[in-house]
Amino acid sequence: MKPSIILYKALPDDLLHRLESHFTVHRLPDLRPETVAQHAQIFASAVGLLGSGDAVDQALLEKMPRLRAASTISVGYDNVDVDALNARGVLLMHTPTVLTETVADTVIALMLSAARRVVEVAERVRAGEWTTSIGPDWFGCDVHHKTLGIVGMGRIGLAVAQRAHFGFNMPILYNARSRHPEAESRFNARYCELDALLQEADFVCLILPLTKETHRMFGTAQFATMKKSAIFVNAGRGPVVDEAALIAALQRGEIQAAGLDVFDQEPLPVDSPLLSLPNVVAVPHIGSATHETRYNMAACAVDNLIDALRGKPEKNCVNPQAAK
Ligand SMILES: NC(=O)C1=CN([C@@H]2O[C@H](COP(=O)(O)OP(=O)(O)OC[C@H]3O[C@@H](n4cnc5c(N)ncnc54)[C@H](O)[C@@H]3O)[C@@H](O)[C@H]2O)C=CC1
Ligand SMILES: O=C(O)C(=O)CO
Repeated sequence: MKPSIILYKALPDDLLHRLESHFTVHRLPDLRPETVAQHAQIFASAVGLLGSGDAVDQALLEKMPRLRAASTISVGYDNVDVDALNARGVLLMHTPTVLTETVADTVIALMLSAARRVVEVAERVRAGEWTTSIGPDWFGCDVHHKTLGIVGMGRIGLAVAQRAHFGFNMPILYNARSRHPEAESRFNARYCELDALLQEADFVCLILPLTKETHRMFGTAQFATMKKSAIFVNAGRGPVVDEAALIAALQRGEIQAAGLDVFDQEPLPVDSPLLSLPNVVAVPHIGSATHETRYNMAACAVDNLIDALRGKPEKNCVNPQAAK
């Protein structure tokens, strides 16, 4: 009999068939406690999990005594209790690299949209306000040659730096847990302490994972340190930012504008004050959301699960030390 796994995200047919050639696949809508209670037997017997977003925590693991590998269709894994997985010898697989370039494109799109007020002026055109040649109340600010501060110089940060350096002639500052020699040699990026970066940068782009250390790393003090003309972009995770402090900084004109892909609460509640600010471009966590990249992420996650359950988690494993 094939080993049993739980799939809790829709997959393209060809990938589903690939998975079914290795496993008995139980397709469930999510990993909520109600779903687990309703399908207790399936959870009790599954050796693998494949999906994204839902919490994979201690409570779930207690219902899955046979679990050997969890494969998330994402690079971020802040929804997963990795310590709990380690304690049970469960491997965690993720999808770095395949989405890097697409997310970097999204960051550039947010920088351009916020700086050139693309969404705001397009809405004014739709509303019939373009009745004569435009004046300064339609103008934005330049992106090219402005100073970019990247907070989180990892795979995606590096791809943003490449675009900014070659495409827009932007001097680049960065902050990360460690120096990034490639960013420094290829894109002339300069490592800075966070406060120095915030004081100097015209654009501040966050591409950080959500961890205990980065949780609420950006609040009132950080926004107050930025230039009044600064444009803030967050494409990492919402809870890295104190959203109330961001809203206050935008309302008071302490920073100029924001381009946001991620939020404290997703989906973003429709009554969020962010949505009534004209200087905010808010998009629904589309960082990796192209047809090509979402397919590649799903394919990567399928292969990751097959590799992990074959005992070959050489690539894309967050916790290889958990292997028994
Ligand atoms: N908006 C979206 O759709 C997407 C968001 N993401 C987010 O972007 C994150 C980064 O992805 P990658 O670049 O692939 O990860 P990565 O692991 O290659 O890079 C992470 C960077 O953050 C830095 N970092 C971590 N903790 C830090 C701290 N306390 N202070 C300063 N720097 C710190 C690291 O030093 C590293 O430079 C993911 O973890 C995920 O949360 C990723 C993909 C899509
Ligand atoms: O991969 C991730 O971490 C995302 O946020 C979605 O692509």
